[in-house]
Amino acid sequence: MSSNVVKAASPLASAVTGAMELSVAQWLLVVCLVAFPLLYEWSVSFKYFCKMAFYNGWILTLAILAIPICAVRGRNVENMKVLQFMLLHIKYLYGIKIEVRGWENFNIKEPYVVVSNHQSSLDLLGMMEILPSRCVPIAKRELMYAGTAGLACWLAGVIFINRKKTDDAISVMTEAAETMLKEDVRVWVFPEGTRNHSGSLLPFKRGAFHLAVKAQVPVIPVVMSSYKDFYCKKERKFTTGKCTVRILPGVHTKGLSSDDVPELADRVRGMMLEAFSQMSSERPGKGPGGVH
Ligand SMILES: CCCCC/C=C\C/C=C\CCCCCCCC(=O)SCCNC(=O)CCNC(=O)[C@H](O)C(C)(C)COP(=O)(O)OP(=O)(O)OC[C@H]1O[C@@H](n2cnc3c(N)ncnc32)[C@H](O)[C@@H]1OP(=O)(O)O
Ligand SMILES: CCCCCCCC/C=C\CCCCCCCC(=O)OC[C@@H](O)COP(=O)(O)O
Repeated sequence: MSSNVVKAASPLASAVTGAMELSVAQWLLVVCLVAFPLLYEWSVSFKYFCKMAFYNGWILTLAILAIPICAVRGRNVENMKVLQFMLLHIKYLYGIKIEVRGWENFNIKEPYVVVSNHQSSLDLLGMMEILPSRCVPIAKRELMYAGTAGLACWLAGVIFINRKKTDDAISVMTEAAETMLKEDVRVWVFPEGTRNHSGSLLPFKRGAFHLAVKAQVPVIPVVMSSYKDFYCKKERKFTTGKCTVRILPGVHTKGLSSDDVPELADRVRGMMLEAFSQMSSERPGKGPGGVH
């Protein structure tokens, strides 16, 4: 009988002996491999953190591939196509379905200024889904120093502004108005000027509208529906979900002067707020709550 017990216990004994032989590093690896999936499934915050870390990390990694390709042309708006192509798959990785409405409103040959709401860095996905050709975003200068992503943005002609120096920002945008016409370039601006998680639209800064009036080109509003069903920074929520992107009819600026900018900005914001409200009420079982 005792030999039977020894026989039965021996695999267990050898497992225990084997485990005792693991180094500290191996133990840490085992704990991580077990703890990571458990934490990922159990903790909403941990899942949120991992998904955001991967989002940023993946973009920084893709940028390493994009840089040499873009560098062949040098700093050139055509490089934006390379970034767009390389970023388009991310929505599939995250299970985010993007529906686009109003494509026909982009059927304008000449340059224009796109203005859109800014909820999060995830806006990049909606932006890449519809980015017109020869269109460059205006971004805060800090993004230029975001490692490989900053360099990729620079090579693609992203226009960087220093938000802390209004005069500098205005002169960069004035130069952009000339470039738009001379080089047939479209510009994408987030007129809220910062990310806004409130489920509404912040008051608009006027730079985009001065830009459009200076260049005498149309403003095309784009509205991305609220991410609240699948993404919320405050609640650390990040699941799969659906986002609708609406391209609204262009607003013409021919004959307008800088005196008309406040009214133009208010009118465009009104159109976008109405579309945002409508899209919120279309969400199953949801009203336009939170829209002011
Ligand atoms: C494959 C690998 C890929 C790797 C790379 C990854 C991604 C790459 C792809 C794309 C990346 C792009 C993503 C970019 C997203 C970045 C988004 C942002 O950074 S948002 C923040 C920056 N943007 C903005 O701020 C734009 C909106 N802001 C404005 O328009 C502002 O007005 C301003 C020009 C910045 C100035 O702001 P400030 O607060 O300093 O002043 P005010 O707004 O109060 O204006 C003061 C005064 O000036 C008048 N004004 C403003 N602009 C002009 C102008 N152009 N000309 C003349 N006058 C101007 C304004 O009207 C005010 O006067 P008044 O009060 O009398 O009206
Ligand atoms: C070696 C340096 C490493 C730096 C690491 C930086 C990490 C950033 C990593 C990846 C960049 C992802 C690019 C996402 C582009 C989206 C940009 C964005 O949405 O910026 C926010 C800006 O509009 C408004 O900023 P604020 O809301 O005012 O704040």
